[in-house]
Amino acid sequence: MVAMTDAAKPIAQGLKLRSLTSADLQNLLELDGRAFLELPPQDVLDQVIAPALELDRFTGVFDHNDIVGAAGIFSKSLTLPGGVRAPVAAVTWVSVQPGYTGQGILRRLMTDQLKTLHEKRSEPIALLTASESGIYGRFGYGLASLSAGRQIPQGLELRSIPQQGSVTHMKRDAALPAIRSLHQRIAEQTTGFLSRSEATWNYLFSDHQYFRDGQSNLEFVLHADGYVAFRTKGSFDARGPAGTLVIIELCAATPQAHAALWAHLLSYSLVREISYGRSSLDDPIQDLVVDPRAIRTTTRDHLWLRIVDLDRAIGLRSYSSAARVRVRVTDATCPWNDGTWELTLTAGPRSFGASSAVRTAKLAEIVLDISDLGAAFLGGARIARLAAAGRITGDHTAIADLDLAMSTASAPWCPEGF
Ligand SMILES: CC(=O)SCCNC(=O)CCNC(=O)[C@H](O)C(C)(C)COP(=O)(O)OP(=O)(O)OC[C@H]1O[C@@H](n2cnc3c(N)ncnc32)[C@H](O)[C@@H]1OP(=O)(O)O
Repeated sequence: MVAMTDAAKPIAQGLKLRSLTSADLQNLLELDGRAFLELPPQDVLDQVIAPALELDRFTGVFDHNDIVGAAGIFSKSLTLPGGVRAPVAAVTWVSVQPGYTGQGILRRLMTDQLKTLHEKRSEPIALLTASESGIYGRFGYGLASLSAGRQIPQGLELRSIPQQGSVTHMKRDAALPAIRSLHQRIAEQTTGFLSRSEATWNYLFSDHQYFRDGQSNLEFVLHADGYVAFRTKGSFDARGPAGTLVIIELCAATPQAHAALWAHLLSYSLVREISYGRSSLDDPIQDLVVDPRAIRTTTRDHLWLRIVDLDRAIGLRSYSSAARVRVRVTDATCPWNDGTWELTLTAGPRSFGASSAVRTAKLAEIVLDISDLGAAFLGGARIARLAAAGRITGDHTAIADLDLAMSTASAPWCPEGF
């Protein structure tokens, strides 16, 4: 039971931080339920949610024995430009007890988490999906990828793609192993994809009633080179059939698989609209339809990326062109990154590990914040665009060199939240 506090009282100094253990699990679940305004049923917590948590990577903030704040990490790997998969700390379950907000608990959790990653030389990159997009920039996270929500009217005409191949409906238990191996294959070629533990797969594709939101069971349709998971909901109104088909995830390794899966989805009768909440910004559906204006697209922030250790992170990805630039990096949360660095960026498929960030006493050509490098790290934000916004300043040629080196051929995409 958490005591209510006097809202005016500065409590943050008296609070203690410590790692969580399995004994804290139920209190953590309840804290999170209060902070996110929704506590799932106990069987969902026990069977679907709790198994995915790595409790030993959670830190709690305690007022005496009561947990009043927490933040955790999932140990994942992330596909970086060039196709290498690097370990990342996927930050999650950040919550502060109502009544304790506005007193610096989140700041303490974020600072402690980054310092621990640095001191233990664990993942050099942290990543999160945010409940609100205004929170994490101040801690050095940069907006690294967007997701595109699409509303697609049923029956939209597709351009013809020869030899699409066939698709098959499968039940969940039979579909999941095939989907997992397809996901693995697509992850190797898509910047922004995250590894998934067994428990994460169970959570993302749980068919518990709680996740259905009045819709059907999960449907799985597979192609040799792709899959789609979706739910449907039938309804009628004065205009006639008004059913919806909600795509949970659609991944395709080839244009044929992509077209075949879409052709299948667009063939459902009684559906008025297909809704796809978290598609890639570069999903070729917009080029596959004859009438692209019929698709309504809204974008929103998705991955926020934090470079924990600049010198350990810079060599993990490959670059589009070679560049050597001196950058003055500001980093208010992680002072070990703050200062002037010479970045030597190497291009080409076998260039992993060949790029470096080395401290220099020479004058910088470019001034930027660590969050700007985080935003550009997956190729999602262009250095030139951040400069046009006034976030990055300095020598125009150096900015153009860095812009080109960090750019990528396609937008990063992460199909899940966490
Ligand atoms: C990765 C994830 O898990 S995202 C999920 C985040 N959690 C939630 O949304 C659950 C509901 N909300 C909460 O639990 C809390 O309100 C939190 C975690 C968002 C904030 O916790 P608090 O302890 O109140 O934050 P704290 O007092 O440490 O504030 C730190 C800074 O963040 C800012 N901040 C806090 N909340 C917000 C917000 N919702 N939007 C924008 N800025 C915010 C503060 O103004 C402060 O800024 P400053 O230090 O630059 O002046």
